[in-house]
Amino acid sequence: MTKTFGSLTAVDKLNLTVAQGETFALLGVNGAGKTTTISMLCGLTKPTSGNAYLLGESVLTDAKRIKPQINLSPQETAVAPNLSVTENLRLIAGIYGQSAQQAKASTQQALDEFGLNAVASQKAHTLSGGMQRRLSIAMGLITNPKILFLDEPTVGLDIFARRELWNVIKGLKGRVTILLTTHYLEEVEALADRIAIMVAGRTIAIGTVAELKKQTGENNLEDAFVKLVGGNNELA
Ligand SMILES: Nc1ncnc2c1ncn2[C@@H]1O[C@H](COP(=O)(O)OP(=O)(O)OP(=O)(O)O)[C@@H](O)[C@H]1O
Repeated sequence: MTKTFGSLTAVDKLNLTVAQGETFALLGVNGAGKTTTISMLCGLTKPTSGNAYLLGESVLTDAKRIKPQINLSPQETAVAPNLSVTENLRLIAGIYGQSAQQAKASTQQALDEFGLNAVASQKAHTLSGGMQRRLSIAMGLITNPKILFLDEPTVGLDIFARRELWNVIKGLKGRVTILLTTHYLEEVEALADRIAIMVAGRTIAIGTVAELKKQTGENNLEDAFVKLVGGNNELA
């Protein structure tokens, strides 16, 4: 897929396959094209050219069939600040067509699974950043998606909140296919089965952490990343 905005190519001939149950990370600096990629895959914006298939359905022609099966925890969380934690969860369950009874049950399950019972009746804006992000991911999962998109899930969180969320995301491994975007190399190492490194819209490398280290002859991901991105300096 390619996406251009005027003369800017935000995503340039992206071509990748993500396996069912895989946690796949799009890694790149600001403006690399990660959010634009997610927006195209979620049907929020149309590719300028090309196509993508999610669960065998085209984002161009089958968006209606794809949407009930996917969910997104966006960069700016979709949490409604003046609704309580419970209300936020029920709202999303309702939007996805769950009956009142189903929504009540799935909300309770989400509160239990994500450790949100203690704050269930609190308005979302009174939660810490980490708890808001946790709620946002719970809202992404309450609809039982086959694919979950996480756009920079831990940005702005302290080390403890970040690690706690990593554990939540790790708990989903294999159960849900996850496509996440991040700037953080340690997040990739902690969570991702495979990575695509994006620079100025182009995918400059795809593989496991071990494969990228081997490809560059480096012992750690940071050095591998610097070598790969540095070798594409004319793009950045
Ligand atoms: N609606 C838009 N109109 C014009 N340009 C846009 C639009 N959306 C994104 N861009 C540009 O496309 C490029 C890729 O942006 P994108 O948000 O996808 O990058 P990103 O990798 O997600 O960055 P970040 O890490 O900062 O979120 C940037 O140069 C951005 O300014």
